[in-house]
Amino acid sequence: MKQNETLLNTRHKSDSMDELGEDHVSTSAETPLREDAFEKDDALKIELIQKHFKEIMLILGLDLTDDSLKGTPNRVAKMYVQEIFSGLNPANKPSIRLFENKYKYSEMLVEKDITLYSYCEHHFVPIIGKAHVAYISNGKVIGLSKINRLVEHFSKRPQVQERLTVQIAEALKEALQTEDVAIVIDAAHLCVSSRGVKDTASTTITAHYSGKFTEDQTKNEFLAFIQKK
Ligand SMILES: Nc1nc2c(ncn2[C@@H]2O[C@H](COP(=O)(O)OP(=O)(O)OP(=O)(O)O)[C@@H](O)[C@H]2O)c(=O)[nH]1
Ligand SMILES: [Zn+2]
Repeated sequence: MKQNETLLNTRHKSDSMDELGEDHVSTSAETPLREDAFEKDDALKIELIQKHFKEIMLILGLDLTDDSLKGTPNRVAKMYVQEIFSGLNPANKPSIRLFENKYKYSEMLVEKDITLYSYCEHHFVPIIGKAHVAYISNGKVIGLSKINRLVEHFSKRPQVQERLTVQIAEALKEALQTEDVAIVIDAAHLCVSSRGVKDTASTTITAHYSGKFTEDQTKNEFLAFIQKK
């Protein structure tokens, strides 16, 4: 299914909305970002997060003079900004070089079992799984690792799996200049397994098929490939 135009619009939240205490229902596949999301540089973000995380630890009653704990606010701040949420910043999106499909390869290419680490935006705990991605060349090809890198980039955000799936698919379509893209993500949510309902067995599967992958034969071939061990 082709994404509705409105899904692709960016929605930014401003301070005035904060003041009004308004709730906004997202109608976009974009990550909801504030207008000032990138006004602070990474160093300032780390400094501020460190300060606030220290407060959280103190409120929890932890003794921050302890050797093992005293570096934690800085470690968490650096991890958020430079590692696990670095995909919030579009400047960190991998650059993707297109090559001519000089091999005249016309079947689907499947990159399967891509390791995926993301973070649930409701609880900020990990989502761990695999992404399986396929495309059919429209005359251009990309380096295989760029598919893994795109998965990694969009995973490094607070996410819901549905949005992550669509964001990867849309980025791949844009990079490859084709609608013929498919993606399946199968992931375990630690917010489901380690807390709350504590179901350690269930996983969540999401999918996005577009272009030729909406046709049964092509879709089924992709699904058969990703089931092969
Ligand atoms: N649709 C969707 N829901 C998710 C995802 N990750 C986590 N959730 C769910 O988001 C919901 C958050 O809802 P709440 O009921 O406000 O949170 P909660 O009280 O902590 O819920 P419990 O997890 O049931 O204890 C939970 O049901 C989570 O399982 C995701 O990727 N997609
Ligand atoms: Zn969660």
